[in-house]
Amino acid sequence: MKTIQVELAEKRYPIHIGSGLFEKLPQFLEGIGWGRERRLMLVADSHVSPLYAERVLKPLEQAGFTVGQITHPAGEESKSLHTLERLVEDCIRFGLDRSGAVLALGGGVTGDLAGFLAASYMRGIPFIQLPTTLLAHDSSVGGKVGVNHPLGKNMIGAFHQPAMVVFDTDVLKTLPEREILSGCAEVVKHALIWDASFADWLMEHHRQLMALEPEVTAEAIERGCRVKAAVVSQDEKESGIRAILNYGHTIGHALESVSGYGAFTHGEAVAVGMAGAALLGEALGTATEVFPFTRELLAAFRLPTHLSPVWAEEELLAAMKRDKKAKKGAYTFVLPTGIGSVVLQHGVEEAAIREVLARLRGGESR
Ligand SMILES: NC(=O)c1ccc[n+]([C@@H]2O[C@H](COP(=O)([O-])OP(=O)(O)OC[C@H]3O[C@@H](n4cnc5c(N)ncnc54)[C@H](O)[C@@H]3O)[C@@H](O)[C@H]2O)c1
Ligand SMILES: O=C(O)C(=O)C[C@@H](O)[C@H](O)[C@H](O)COP(=O)(O)O
Ligand SMILES: [Zn+2]
Repeated sequence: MKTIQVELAEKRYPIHIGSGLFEKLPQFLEGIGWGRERRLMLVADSHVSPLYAERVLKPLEQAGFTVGQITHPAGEESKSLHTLERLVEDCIRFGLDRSGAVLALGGGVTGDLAGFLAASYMRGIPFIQLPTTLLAHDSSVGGKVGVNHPLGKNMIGAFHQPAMVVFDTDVLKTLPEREILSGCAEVVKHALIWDASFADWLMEHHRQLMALEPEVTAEAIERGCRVKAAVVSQDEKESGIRAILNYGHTIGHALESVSGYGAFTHGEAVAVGMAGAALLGEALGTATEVFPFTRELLAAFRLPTHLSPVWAEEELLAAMKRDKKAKKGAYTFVLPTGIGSVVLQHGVEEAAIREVLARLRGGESR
C-alpha cells in the first residue's frame, strides 16, 4: 500500500492506494478517529452498487458501524440538482444528522455528487472518497464537489475536502475499456502539466496501463495523485496555480455541455481539449512543438484528438465564455509552455480559438 498526504493550510488527509483496501476500512476509519457512533451513508451508482457495495458494507457492519445505502442511476446525467434532492431526502429519512458522514463509492460522478451532498447536507458533514474508476484518482482528491447545469459543467458546487481517500485498486478489474481509456486522459493531463519524465514514462508504459497491469496502474495512480496533491496543497480554492489542473478543460467542458452530458466521457472531452490547447499554445507562441507529442501520447491511449463538425462552433464558443476560469467574458485557457509545464492565459483572442477548432475538425492540423 502507498499513502500520500494532502497537506492543506488547515487540515491534512491521507490517500491510501493499494489492493484489498476496502477490507481494512474499519482500521482506516479508526486511523482518522471515526468511532462506531458515527452513522454512515454509502452512496454508489447503479453499476457500482451491485458490484462493490457489499465489499464496503460487510467489514464496516462487522466492526459495528451502522451504514445506510443509496443507489443513484449511473451516468453523467445524475450529476444534477434533481438527483441531489433525492439523495438529501434519503439521508433525512435515514436519520443522518450532523454527527454522520457520507461514503462516496464510485467514479467521478458519484464522488462529485455525494461530495456535494456532504458539503451541503445540514450545511456540511464529513465524507470519504472510495474511488472505483481510474479517472477518479483525479476527482477523489482536492475537494471540488458539485453538479452540472444544462448551461455549464460543475456550475453548482463547493470546495469540500474529503476526510480520507481509500483507492482499492482491485475494483478497476471490472471497468469497461472505454472508462479505462477515459481515466488515462486525466493521468496524461497530470503528466503534461507537471512532469515531462512522467509523460515519457506513460508513453513507454501505455500498453501496460491500458491493460491495467497492477504495478504500472498503481504507479500511474500514485504519480497522478502526487501531482494533484502538490498543486492542491499550494492553492486549495483555485485562486491561482490550481487552475492548471484545468488543462484541456476549456474546450473539454464546452464539448460536454454542448453535447448534453454523456455523449463524451469526461476524459474523451478533455483529450480533445488538450489537443486544442497544444495547438493554441503553438499558435500563440507559448510553446513550440508540443502538439506532435501530445497527439502521439493521446493516440497511444486511443483517445480522440479531433472534433466532429456536428458540434456547432458558436455554441462551443458561448460555452467557453461561461467557463468558470473566464473573467469578464474573456476566453481563458491553460496553455502549454513545454511538455510538463503550462501557464494560465486570460483574454485569448476568439479568432485564434476559431482557427484551432477548424484544425481540430480537420482531424489534424499541420
Ligand atoms: N472533482 C474533481 O476534481 C474532478 C476531476 C475529474 C473529473 N471529475 C468529474 O468526474 C466525472 C467523470 O468521472 P468518471 O469518469 O469516473 O465517470 P463515472 O463516475 O460516470 O464512471 C464511469 C462509468 O464506469 C462505471 N463504473 C465505475 N466504477 C466501476 C467499476 N469499478 N467497475 C465497473 N464499472 C464501473 C460507472 O457506473 C459509470 O458507468 C465527471 O463528471 C467529471 O466532471 C471531477
Ligand atoms: O481539481 C481541479 O482543480 C481540476 O480542475 C480537476 C479537473 O480534472 C476536474 O475535471 C474538475 O472537476 C474541473 O473543475 P472545474 O472547476 O473546472 O469545474
Ligand atoms: Zn477533469
